[in-house]
Amino acid sequence: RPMHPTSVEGVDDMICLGDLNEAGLLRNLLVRHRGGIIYTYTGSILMAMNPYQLLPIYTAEHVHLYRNRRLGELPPHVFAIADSCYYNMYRNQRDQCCIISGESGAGKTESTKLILQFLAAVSGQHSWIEQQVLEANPILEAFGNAKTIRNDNSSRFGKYIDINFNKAGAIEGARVEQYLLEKSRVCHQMPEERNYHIFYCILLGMPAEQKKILSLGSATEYNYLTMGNCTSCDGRDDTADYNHIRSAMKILTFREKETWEIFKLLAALLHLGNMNFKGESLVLAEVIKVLWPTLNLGLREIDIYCLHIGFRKQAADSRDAFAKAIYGRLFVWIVGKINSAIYKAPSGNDRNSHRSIGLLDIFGFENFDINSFEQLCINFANEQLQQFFVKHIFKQEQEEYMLENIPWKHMAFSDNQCTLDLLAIKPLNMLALIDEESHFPKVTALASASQAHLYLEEKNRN
Ligand SMILES: Nc1ncnc2c1ncn2[C@@H]1O[C@H](COP(=O)(O)OP(=O)(O)OP(=O)(O)O)[C@@H](O)[C@H]1O
Repeated sequence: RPMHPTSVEGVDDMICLGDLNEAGLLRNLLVRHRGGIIYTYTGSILMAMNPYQLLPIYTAEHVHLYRNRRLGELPPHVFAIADSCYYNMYRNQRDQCCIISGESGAGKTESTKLILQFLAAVSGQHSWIEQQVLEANPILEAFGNAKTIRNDNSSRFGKYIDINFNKAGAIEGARVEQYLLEKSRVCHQMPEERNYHIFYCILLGMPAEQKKILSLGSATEYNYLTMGNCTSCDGRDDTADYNHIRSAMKILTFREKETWEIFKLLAALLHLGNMNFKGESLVLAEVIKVLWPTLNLGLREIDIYCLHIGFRKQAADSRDAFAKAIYGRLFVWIVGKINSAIYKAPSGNDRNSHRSIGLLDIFGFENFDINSFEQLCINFANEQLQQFFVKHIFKQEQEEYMLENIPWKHMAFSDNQCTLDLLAIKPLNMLALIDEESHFPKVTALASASQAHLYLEEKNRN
């Protein structure tokens, strides 16, 4: 069938495409991407294709250009979406939310940062709080991002940033919520992947005398940093990042003592990962020898004794579980600390004078050769977002057409509701089964899997 004329050159808004099918949509994106145009609309949805290069389209002039324009008036751009959010929030006094979704490496975090940058620029105060909100990012990325095979700076947690504005439209504060940090990365990485950036940054950036106090060497010396056989990352400067993180932490009011305690904990984790277990007694002895006095961790003997469990394999497992728990709590603490600097709760009677724009940036779909429980959770969160999209774009829209008796050819779309039901919605679902199994002592992944398998068989029989 001949190509529709709109598909030859491509269109700014896919709604205008004559070939409104998958091939037509993909061709439109391809034609534009080849021409260096990375943004395309589908109505009020912006599709962004990762250019993997710095394009000169995020300058102060661009911010100015997209200010106070209607969506569609200018070529598609992430700033246009940000402006539309800001306009609706400010003029219509309605809270807004921007959902950023896509596969890992698609460019979600970069887009979130660009929206933040635009909002900070148009709210126009150049205030301390604006700077604090922007500087929260390098800290979150240091502790929550890592190099993966898909993305050198992959967010390994989900985040929701709620930015609060006062009546005059100026940023007044923000609050970060974090979801499901991938803790397993602290102890294990896949080939060509790294642990969280912060470990490599302290090993390269920290002054020698401080490293000496913490008995730290170079990244290649630590089991927890070498599982993926990759300690450096092209295009990342861990030393420069260390300095940036340190200054960001100062801006976010981390006290020197707090920062030092954090680094001490990170050092403790690295030492912990290097412990080898030959017999039972070594576990306790080594922990005390390496961690307790050297790092002055403030652990009591009883806390340390908890590590002393069973034989070699069990001891290694409990060591890893301990390391993951420490890192997980540290991350939550850091997010809390950031919020204590940037969040100012609106007072009761003042509630109506505050508006907010929320930015949701969660980890993208992942599909590896071997997928862990964390991938299941990540993909479940993405399926949930997809359902939100399906509901708003197809279901609710079609219902409205029918309610108003508007002639409408029913559109077929793939609804992922049954996947969600199976995973977590139905009373007896996969996640509930895994949860139940994990209450039993010494449960294995295999036992959970076979339980889930039985459930599926039962379901198929019925
Ligand atoms: N608009 C852009 N301009 C230039 N480079 C970009 C842009 N968007 C993304 N990139 C590049 O792609 C990389 C990956 O993008 P990003 O980290 O935003 O992906 P992501 O979707 O958040 O991935 P993940 O789900 O793994 O966190 C960035 O580090 C950057 O190098």
